[in-house]
Amino acid sequence: MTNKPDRVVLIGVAGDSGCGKSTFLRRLADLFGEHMMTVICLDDYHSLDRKQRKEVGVTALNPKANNFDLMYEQIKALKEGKSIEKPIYNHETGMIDPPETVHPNHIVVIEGLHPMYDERVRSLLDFSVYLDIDDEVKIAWKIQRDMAERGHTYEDVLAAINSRRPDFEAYIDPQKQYADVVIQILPTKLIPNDTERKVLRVRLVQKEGVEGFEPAYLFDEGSTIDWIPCGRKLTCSYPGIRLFYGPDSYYGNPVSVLEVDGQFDRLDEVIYIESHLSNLSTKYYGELTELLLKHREYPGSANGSGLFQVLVGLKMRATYEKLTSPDAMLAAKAGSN
Ligand SMILES: Nc1ncnc2c1ncn2[C@@H]1O[C@H](COP(=O)(O)OP(=O)(O)OP(=O)(O)O)[C@@H](O)[C@H]1O
Ligand SMILES: O=C(CO)[C@H](O)[C@H](O)COP(=O)(O)O
Repeated sequence: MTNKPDRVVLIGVAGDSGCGKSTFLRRLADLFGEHMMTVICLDDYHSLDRKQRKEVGVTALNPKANNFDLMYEQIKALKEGKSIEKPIYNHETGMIDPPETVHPNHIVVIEGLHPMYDERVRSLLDFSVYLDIDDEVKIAWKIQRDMAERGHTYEDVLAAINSRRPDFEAYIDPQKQYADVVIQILPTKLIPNDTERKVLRVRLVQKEGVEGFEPAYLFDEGSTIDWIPCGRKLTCSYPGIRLFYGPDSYYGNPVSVLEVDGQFDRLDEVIYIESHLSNLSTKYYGELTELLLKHREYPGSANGSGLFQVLVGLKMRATYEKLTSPDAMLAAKAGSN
């Protein structure tokens, strides 16, 4: 059992299967410490098991296959500091197993397909991220993983992605409008007609005006900047690296966007880029690069996806520290009296 927190901070991590959620969560555990954080996989709220979904003809992405009432009640209870009896969806058998007890913790992360789908659950979130992987990249990653590790054929993988697409577009993708930050992973623009999908263009879309969240910026807040950092301080082999920063609009909301296109040759040199970024929520100079270097073996460490996953983790830590500061706790107590 974890030590009882005075304030449970709730974080949402949304994305399709195979979009890098596990990698992101491992990075978060580094920042918070495993004992401080409890992760709830929202697949556990599937109300129809695999066989039933087949009979009814719905995918797991469809709200009809999920129990949002129970999800809301249980996440709310955890936020209020109460333990829950959470169901378990067993991915090996495709069945729903007997429930397990989950106690509240300092940080509760809800991750999966629908953390921001239900308005009631969404309103409980203190910070949220949506991992938005371009279709072409998603196919490349899934093919690489499912063929190498799960024995699927190329045709199986493609058929699985295609069969999920309508429900993905209807129920999963729209959630990105509600996220505080979106990490978009796109094909590179540095290699004309690239089909390998090894080099990626990664964009961090940061919502403006979110209380307690200060978007990170490059050089000069609010400006538009195009930067090629390759040269004396950053080793770049073909096709190089390009950074972009600027304001934009996303689902009608003002956002600021940071973008990294290309691959880092030497991870230790990311410190050069870090030193030109501001509002990183680091505790000391070089912390972002240090965190990246700590797990250079994680997928995406050598490109913008690793960099932005670490940066979003730092923003989540800043949110946690703000919400649990003595002042915030006093204000919350006064508000509830
Ligand atoms: N940033 C990245 N760069 C390159 N490949 C990546 C990246 N993130 C994830 N991948 C690839 O995608 C695969 C799935 O990643 P991960 O297990 O983190 O996703 P997930 O969303 O947790 O998946 P699932 O829900 O299916 O368990 C990895 O094995 C890796 O091949
Ligand atoms: O999108 C998914 C989230 O992980 C899974 O496909 C969903 O949970 C159903 O699982 P399974 O395919 O094991 O029955």
